[in-house]
Amino acid sequence: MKKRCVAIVLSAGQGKRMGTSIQKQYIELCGKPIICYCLEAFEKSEIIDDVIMVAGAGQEDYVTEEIVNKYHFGKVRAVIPGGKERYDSVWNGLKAIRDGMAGEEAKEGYVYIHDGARPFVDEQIIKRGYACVKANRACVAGVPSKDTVKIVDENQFAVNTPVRKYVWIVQTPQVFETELITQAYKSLMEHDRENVTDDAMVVEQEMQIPVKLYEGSYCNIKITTPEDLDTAKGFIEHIKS
Ligand SMILES: Nc1ccn([C@@H]2O[C@H](COP(=O)(O)OP(=O)(O)OP(=O)(O)O)[C@@H](O)[C@H]2O)c(=O)n1
Ligand SMILES: C[C@](O)(CO)[C@H](O)COP(=O)(O)O
Repeated sequence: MKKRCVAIVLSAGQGKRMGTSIQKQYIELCGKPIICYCLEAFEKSEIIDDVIMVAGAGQEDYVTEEIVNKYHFGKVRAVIPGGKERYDSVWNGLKAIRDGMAGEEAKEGYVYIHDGARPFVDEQIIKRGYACVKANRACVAGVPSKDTVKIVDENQFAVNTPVRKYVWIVQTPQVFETELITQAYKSLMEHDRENVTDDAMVVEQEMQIPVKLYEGSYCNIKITTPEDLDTAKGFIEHIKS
């Protein structure tokens, strides 16, 4: 039987690297705010049952009115405030599920943690995530690196070169058994949290459980800096044509 799946959509970041006055996830891209693209994918998905949106603290009403109600995202069960760092926002999302905001069944299901700044998640990625989490308990979307990667020291001198076939670029959704990732984050919040940049790390560090990578997509980019907006426009025009 299919387990209940909740998507936590992260929308509480400042977008400092984008440098715009409006947070990047609310910038209009080909007619709608960037955040709407992933919400549409989850809304249409056969796999995702519920969505918890994590907005910037104080922006919950804005997100409810200008995004959720305006674009009719009926799977959104709650819009909750995020925190200072990405992991604080994820933790708030997980606590919302633990507190029953997505219903009782969701507590024993799977959670898809997704960056609201990644507009091109699609049903194929969502389905691959489901198959992978069922088999492995903890998994993350990613793609093999097309470039050689160097580890550098603080003066930017190459220290070593990982064998490229073992280097993957990690994306979201990062998909977990809800109970497992909640336990991992609970433990993280009691310890040192330096350099935590994704959810897989939390499971690796706190639970010593292997995290499997599943195939994301080279189009599943995170909108981070201004040139990403041009890339994203190009993808949308390509999809439409
Ligand atoms: N405290 C935070 C920080 C990030 N995020 C979200 O996590 C995702 C991670 O993407 P990132 O590019 O790091 O977003 P920002 O933190 O907004 O960007 P920057 O680091 O440039 O400020 C984004 O959807 C962002 O909104 C969040 O919900 N809460
Ligand atoms: C989780 C993530 O999207 C994986 O690539 C990414 O690490 C989050 O972005 P950040 O810029 O490091 O917060």
